[in-house]
Parts: sequence; C-alpha cells; structure tokens
Amino acid sequence: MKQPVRVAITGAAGQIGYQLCFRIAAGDMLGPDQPVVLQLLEITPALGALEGVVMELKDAAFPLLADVVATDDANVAFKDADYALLVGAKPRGPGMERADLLAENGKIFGPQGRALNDHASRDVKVLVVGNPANTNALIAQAAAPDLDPRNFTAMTRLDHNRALAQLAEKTGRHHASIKKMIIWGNHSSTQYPDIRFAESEGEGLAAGVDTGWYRDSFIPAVQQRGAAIIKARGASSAASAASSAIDHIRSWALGTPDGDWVSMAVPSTGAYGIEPGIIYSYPCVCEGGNYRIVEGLDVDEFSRERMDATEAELREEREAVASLL
Ligand SMILES: NC(=O)c1ccc[n+]([C@@H]2O[C@H](COP(=O)([O-])OP(=O)(O)OC[C@H]3O[C@@H](n4cnc5c(N)ncnc54)[C@H](O)[C@@H]3O)[C@@H](O)[C@H]2O)c1
Ligand SMILES: O=C(O)C[C@H](O)C(=O)O
Repeated sequence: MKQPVRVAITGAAGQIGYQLCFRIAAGDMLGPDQPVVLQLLEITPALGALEGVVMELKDAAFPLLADVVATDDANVAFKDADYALLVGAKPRGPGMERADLLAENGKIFGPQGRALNDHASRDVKVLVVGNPANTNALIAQAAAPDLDPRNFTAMTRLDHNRALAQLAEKTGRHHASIKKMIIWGNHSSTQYPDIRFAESEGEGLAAGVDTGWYRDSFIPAVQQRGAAIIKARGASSAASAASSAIDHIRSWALGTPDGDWVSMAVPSTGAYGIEPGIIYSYPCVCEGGNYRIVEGLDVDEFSRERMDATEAELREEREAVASLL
C-alpha cells in the first residue's frame, strides 16, 4: 500500500465540499491504491456542520481514508498538504457576474496563500475553485513567494466538460470520444470555448457544424452555463463542479491520455501573446505530475479577438486587486 497523501479542502461543509470529500475518500481523484488524509477547513460558525461531514466520512468506512482533520485554522489545514482545493468562498446569485465577488472573496485568498507558503509541502498542487477563480489564484500565489508559482492553478475544467457535452449533443458523438477541446482565458462569461481542434475517433468535428451555431449558440451556451444552472437550481453548480475539480487534479497528478489535452487555468508564460503571469486557461498536457501548455496551435482572427478579450478582463481583475498582490 502507498503512503497516504494529504488533501486539504477549504469550504468543506459547503455544497461543493460535501461532494468532494466523499469522492476523494472513495479514490476517484488519486486512484484506488492511494490512501488519503483529508484536511478540512471551514470558518468557525460552520464547524458544527463540518463535524457532521466528518461523522459521515467515518460512517462510510472508506478503505482509502487514512485520517480526517477538521479545523478553522488554515495553518493546520494546510500542514504538509500535497494537494489543496481552495473552494471556500461565497457563490454568486442570479444576475451577478463572478467578478462581482472579487471584493469579498479576494480577501480570503491572501491569508490562505500565506498559510500554504508557511505550512504546505513544497510541491503542493493548488486548485482554486472559489470565484472569481483565476484572480483568486493570482492572489494566493502572490502571498506564497516560497512556493513554485506554477503550482497555483484555477478551474476551467468544468467549462471544458460543459463544452464537450454541448458538442457531443450537436454531433451525436459520445462526449467521452471527443478530444482536444479548449477553453481559453477566464472562468467567466468572456471565456473562449474553441472547437477548432476537437476530434472524435480521429475525425475533426469543427467542419461538420455550421459557423452560425458555433458562434451564436455554442459559445454563449458554454459561457453562460453557470448562470443557467443558478437559474434552474436556485444555487450554483455543485456536483458537476466537484467532479470537474477531481478531473483537474487527477489529470495533473496522473497524466492526460496520449493524443488529448485538458483545459487548466495556469500562470501565463506569455504563450500565445498573453500577458505573462495572469492565470489564463490554456490547453495543457500533463505527465509525471507536471503540466505544460500546448504551444504552436494556429490562432485565426476570430480566435485572436476572443483570446484577447478574455485576457483584457483578467488584466482588469488584476488591476482591481492590485492592493492584494
Ligand atoms: N471554478 C468553477 O468552475 C466553479 C464552479 C462552481 C462553483 N464555484 C465557486 O465555488 C465557491 C463555493 O461554492 P459552493 O456552492 O460550495 O458554496 P457554499 O456557500 O455552499 O460553500 C462555501 C463554503 O465555504 C465556506 N467558507 C467561506 N469562507 C471560508 C474561508 N475563509 N475558509 C474556509 N471556508 C470558507 C463557507 O462556510 C461554506 O461552507 C463559490 O465561490 C462558487 O462560485 C466555482
Ligand atoms: O457560475 C457560477 O457562479 C458558479 C460556477 O462558476 C459555475 O460555472 O457553475
């Protein structure tokens, strides 16, 4: 049996956290031979609810669950953490953009970045889910100067999975057969879901769908899916968000299949002319616990405009939180 690894989850008693704890303890994230210690962080008033989650985790008797820590102290939750899923933050309500949460949620990520800096494993892999996820990841990264900046990422895998689902429905292909989807940019309504390289069983899919559908239906549907879920459910996506967070870490830790890539919001290297440093979603290939941005893809005029628009929004968000960086 492998040695347990430590997985910190913030906001662990919230909607997404409640899903994550059980699926990670079941082995869905790191595999059926990898024991885990769950290190769960909540705000003090939610410690009672968190205790209930711990009781249920114990009652489920997961073979892979080595231990559970429940705390309201980030220094304890991040101690020696190998993975940190930063979920704890306020969700948006109807009519809001995710950036509207920046002033309130941004304050959470500086102190958590510092606690990661001081206590986590030097190789900790950090995934920010709490919105606005890209800029919150930048805030956490800035507060952790002793950690590799590359280890701070934000989630656009949910958008990637949503795009697979929409294209599968249109083309009659199964979503699992579709490879090489891309989400560029921000986890927001400016994101650019790009199907130009998407293929199923070796066959390109873009040529078979009409440009009008792609530009006027597909792109807005993916960009607005989070808002559509909030309208339908009265609460923001939770099970699909947790599932996509698990996908993100699993790909990063265990690798992407040959001939495919995943979308991850990672610190820009300047690839594709994007401002270095901002946390921008790119197609990424993962191997040996590392990711690399897929370089050299053709950028046409339409894509350039879309990629620049979402970059501009991320620059504006960075400006808005300059005092926290
Ligand atoms: N990136 C994505 O694709 C994506 C998808 C879905 C949701 N989200 C975002 O994830 C976040 C969480 O969503 P949810 O539905 O689970 O919300 P929720 O309100 O159900 O749960 C959030 C939890 O975080 C806790 N929390 C708040 N501040 C905290 C702090 N400083 N430290 C630790 N815990 C803290 C709260 O007590 C609460 O239990 C929201 O910001 C939401 O918008 C992102
Ligand atoms: O849309 C939201 O506010 C929640 C989340 O970011 C989502 O995409 O479902």
